[in-house]
Amino acid sequence: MLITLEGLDGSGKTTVWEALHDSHPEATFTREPTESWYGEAVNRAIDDDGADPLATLFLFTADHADHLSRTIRPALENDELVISDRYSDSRYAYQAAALSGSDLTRPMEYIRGIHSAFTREPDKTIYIDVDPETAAARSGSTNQFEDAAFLAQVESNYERLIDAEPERFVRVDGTQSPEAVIDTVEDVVDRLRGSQS
Ligand SMILES: Nc1ncnc2c1ncn2[C@@H]1O[C@H](COP(=O)(O)OP(=O)(O)OP(=O)(O)O)[C@@H](O)[C@H]1O
Ligand SMILES: Cc1cn([C@H]2C[C@H](O)[C@@H](COP(=O)(O)O)O2)c(=O)[nH]c1=O
Repeated sequence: MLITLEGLDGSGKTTVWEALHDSHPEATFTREPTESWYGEAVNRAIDDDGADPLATLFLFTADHADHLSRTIRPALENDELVISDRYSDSRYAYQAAALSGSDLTRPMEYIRGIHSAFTREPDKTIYIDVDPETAAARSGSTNQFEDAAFLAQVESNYERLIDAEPERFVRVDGTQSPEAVIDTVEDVVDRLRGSQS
């Protein structure tokens, strides 16, 4: 089973993902951007305010392809629980926002189209919900994406994704205390595991 954690920068995904290591030591934990050289290239683009947004999309997508073939598919074939901190929805939400003023008329549909031929959809996606102002303040605005106005566009893209596939997403209130968010997510993961056996 593939469970992904999604949300704005600073929503608390990594805090939850780290806590899940203790409650679910049997799982395979992974993330995007990855730690491969593709992920290193992605991180260079994130840190370059002048990076071309279409080039950045393709770097993220290359990292995703490698992530799928090297980590995600082998673990799923081995019947493991896989928990990923960010995955394809991050591209649909962030790069669609980054490309909103470009020549692409429907950036989200374009990005989904690129992925559809090769990706593997998550079984469930836990969306940690915080408002863009909280997200920007918590993340410290250290890169081009961590800006409240940009994150407002990303948030509305996530809402489109949730509206399109409400059965795949579980929304968790990320403005609760870290302990409450972790407890809520652990309950969700336990329920999903229980419903599988
Ligand atoms: N529920 C919470 N309430 C208040 N602060 C939180 C909460 N969860 C996490 N934080 C704090 O917010 C900051 C960002 O948390 P975290 O790194 O987990 O977010 P993230 O969603 O993984 O961010 P990014 O996508 O930018 O990596 C950290 O300083 C963390 O301690
Ligand atoms: C996977 C992915 C990530 N991003 C953005 C979101 C963040 O600002 C950075 C790095 O992610 P992290 O969780 O803070 O480590 O990259 C993106 O724009 N598109 C993506 O596909």
